[in-house]
Amino acid sequence: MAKPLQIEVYNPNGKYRVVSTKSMPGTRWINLLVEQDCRLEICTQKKTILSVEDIISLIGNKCDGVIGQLTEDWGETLFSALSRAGGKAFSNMAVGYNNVDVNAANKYGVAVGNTPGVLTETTAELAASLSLSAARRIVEADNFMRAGLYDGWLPHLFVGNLLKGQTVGVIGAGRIGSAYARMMVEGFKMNLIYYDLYQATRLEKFVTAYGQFLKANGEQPVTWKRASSMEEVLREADVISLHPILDKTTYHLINKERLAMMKKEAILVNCSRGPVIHEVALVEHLKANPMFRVGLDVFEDEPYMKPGLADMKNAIVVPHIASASKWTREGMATLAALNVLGKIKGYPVWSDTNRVEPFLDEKSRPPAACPSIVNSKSLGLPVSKL
Ligand SMILES: NC(=O)c1ccc[n+]([C@@H]2O[C@H](COP(=O)([O-])OP(=O)(O)OC[C@H]3O[C@@H](n4cnc5c(N)ncnc54)[C@H](O)[C@@H]3O)[C@@H](O)[C@H]2O)c1
Ligand SMILES: O=C(O)[C@H](O)CO
Repeated sequence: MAKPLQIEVYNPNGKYRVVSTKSMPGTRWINLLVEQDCRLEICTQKKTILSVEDIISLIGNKCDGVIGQLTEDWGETLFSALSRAGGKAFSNMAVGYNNVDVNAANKYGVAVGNTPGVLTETTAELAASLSLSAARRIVEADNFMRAGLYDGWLPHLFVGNLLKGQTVGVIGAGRIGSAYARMMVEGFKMNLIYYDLYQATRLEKFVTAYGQFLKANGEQPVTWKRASSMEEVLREADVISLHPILDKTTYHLINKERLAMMKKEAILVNCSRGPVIHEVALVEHLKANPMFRVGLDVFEDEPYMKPGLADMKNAIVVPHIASASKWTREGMATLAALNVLGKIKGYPVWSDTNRVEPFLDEKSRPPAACPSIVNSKSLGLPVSKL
């Protein structure tokens, strides 16, 4: 028999058994569970990605709910194991839930939570950071300094792109894509072109009003355009940031043909999910177009990169840290714990997943609701009147 995984236990005599497959930042989420009569078991095993077998052993024979991570494969096997253990609640500590088979969860009547909103600005800020770093070649220049190669100012040294007055393209203008667009428009006075299945009305209104403000102050106004196809964005934009969900419609959205449509000196940023880009085609494109630059937070086969990517000077790569600010990660832990707790307690689901602030206010008790359950309609869960 496999050796049991290391765990840390809080409130051993709690009535409900909740498992967290990882230790998460902050203590509020722990306190909220303990105060509500949960025995909390946190897996502390030094193993970054837990296997399905590992998680089955954590679930055991009696488990009311699990807080899991985006690196885990939550499908038929795990939901049936959770259901057998009497559990009806699961939450990803992430807004994206492409690692979860929601149909399998529905089959076993398990609620699936996610953590929207609390990571919107933090993630958009990393996409903006990657855009700037790529435009001004900051990582290349930093490596050059550290290698002792700097021997004086030169007119051609690390010449990059000016963002002001250029066009920023956003594919997937939901919460994060819209926040990123605002940062680039407001911060750098870029014009916006976006593609989404739905109209981003609030974003359009913001850019219109900001353009009017600039005009009234004697400055060049910014503009926006909703593209009728993704290709239009690829052809027109100077900086393109990807923010859709990952599903069948966005898998390899950026492939060889679409890369070829982009400007030779364009910048591509991905803080969504790795498989949105065909990474092998990207490596080839980077080799053939040295002035084309990318900023990547996510990769097709995490934690690995496709061969050749790490050697490309025109690529900036960071390890899936877009939501990694202290406030956000503690908030994600809180929302994930409250999703599980709420379902265990039989609370209704919160009516507006874009408005999760009441759950994050440390000075007051969180509402008696599950902040965000993605399959609430399929399970027929009641909606909170709060
Ligand atoms: N790198 C990170 O650490 C990190 C952090 C947070 C979120 N994410 C990823 O970002 C994604 C977006 O998060 P969000 O909170 O903005 O979600 P959201 O649901 O608010 O936005 C997603 C947008 O994508 C659009 N979309 C869906 N299919 C599309 C398609 N085929 N073409 C164009 N647009 C399409 C949707 O209409 C929606 O507006 C998450 O699902 C997650 O995978 C990554
Ligand atoms: O989907 C998410 O939330 C991210 O990838 C991690 O923050």
